Amino acid sequence: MMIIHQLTAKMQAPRVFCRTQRTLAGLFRHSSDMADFREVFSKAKRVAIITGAGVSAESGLPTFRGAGGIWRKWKTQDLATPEAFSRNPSSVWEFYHHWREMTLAAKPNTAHRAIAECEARLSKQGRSVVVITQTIDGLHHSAGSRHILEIHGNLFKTRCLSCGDVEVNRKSPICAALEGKGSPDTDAIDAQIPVNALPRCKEHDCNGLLRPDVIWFGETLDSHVLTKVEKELDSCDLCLVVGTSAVVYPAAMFAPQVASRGVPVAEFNTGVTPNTTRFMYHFQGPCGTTLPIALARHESEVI
Ligand SMILES: NC(=O)c1ccc[n+]([C@@H]2O[C@H](COP(=O)([O-])OP(=O)(O)OC[C@H]3O[C@@H](n4cnc5c(N)ncnc54)[C@H](O)[C@@H]3O)[C@@H](O)[C@H]2O)c1
Ligand SMILES: [Zn+2]
Repeated sequence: MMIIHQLTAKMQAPRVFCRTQRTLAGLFRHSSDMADFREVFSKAKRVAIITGAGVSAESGLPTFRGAGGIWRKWKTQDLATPEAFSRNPSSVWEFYHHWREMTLAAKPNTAHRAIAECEARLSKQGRSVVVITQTIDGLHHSAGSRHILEIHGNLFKTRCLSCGDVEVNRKSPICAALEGKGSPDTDAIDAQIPVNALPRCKEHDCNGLLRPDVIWFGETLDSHVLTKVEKELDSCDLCLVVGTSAVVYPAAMFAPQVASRGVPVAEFNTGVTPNTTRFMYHFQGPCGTTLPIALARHESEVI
């Protein structure tokens, strides 16, 4: 299977998708029958769970397309770019500092926990669960999930622009100059932090400028991670797609590609997405409520 590697956001599904969708919508009605889904789940040996920002919404972290998707006067798509960082590294760091502080205060919710518990239980039965996530908050890890592919990076890793060193960094604040900065309010004043007071590399006196180790719009996803994703998508026999708007590529293609192999895909979302009609199941509502029901121990599970 071929996957495009560059991170892009499309507000509308490409034309060809819309046409396919209309055709399929007539033929293929998705179901919201939880008992039916649970039967399929009880027989699955390799479960792939694709998650987006919506999985962390009930932990208090705003989604990009929700009300919290604007920081000061900018949309996230305008800040999360290499061009924005080279033009104004201070503002981009203020934005990420705000996100890091919010995330450090957040806890995994019942959806993250249901996924982690399911992985632990199924692994004892010789079955597998992989989480392929677009979130950068690390909450799947905090909830206890072990097999995680973070395709968009992690807020708590930094990358040095000079030496390329990648480090885990959970410092709060990440540097003294960002203390108390990063307010998302529209009338907040730009801190205009000089570039040498922004987070700098500690590796062997390198002192290079650090950036968050996340994938920005227009950048290429890590090919090693994508190869692993491809393998999981090609071999899963059940796929769940949770809290993603299906407009950020390449992740938006993952679940439709699994569905095109005839594998059952179940979508968990508070709304509908451009992909909803392509899937076998759609469970509408907050995933903190729907996922614990969907992934609970099935009566046929002996361990
Ligand atoms: N927590 C995070 O790490 C975080 C937060 C915001 C954005 N992002 C990044 O933003 C990009 C946006 O793409 P995306 O598709 O992941 O997010 P998105 O913001 O585009 O879409 C969120 C989706 O989640 C749904 N949703 C909201 N609350 C929900 C809930 N309680 N239960 C179920 N569904 C819910 C919405 O209907 C929407 O379809 C990604 O690249 C991601 O890395 C990450
Ligand atoms: Zn360095």
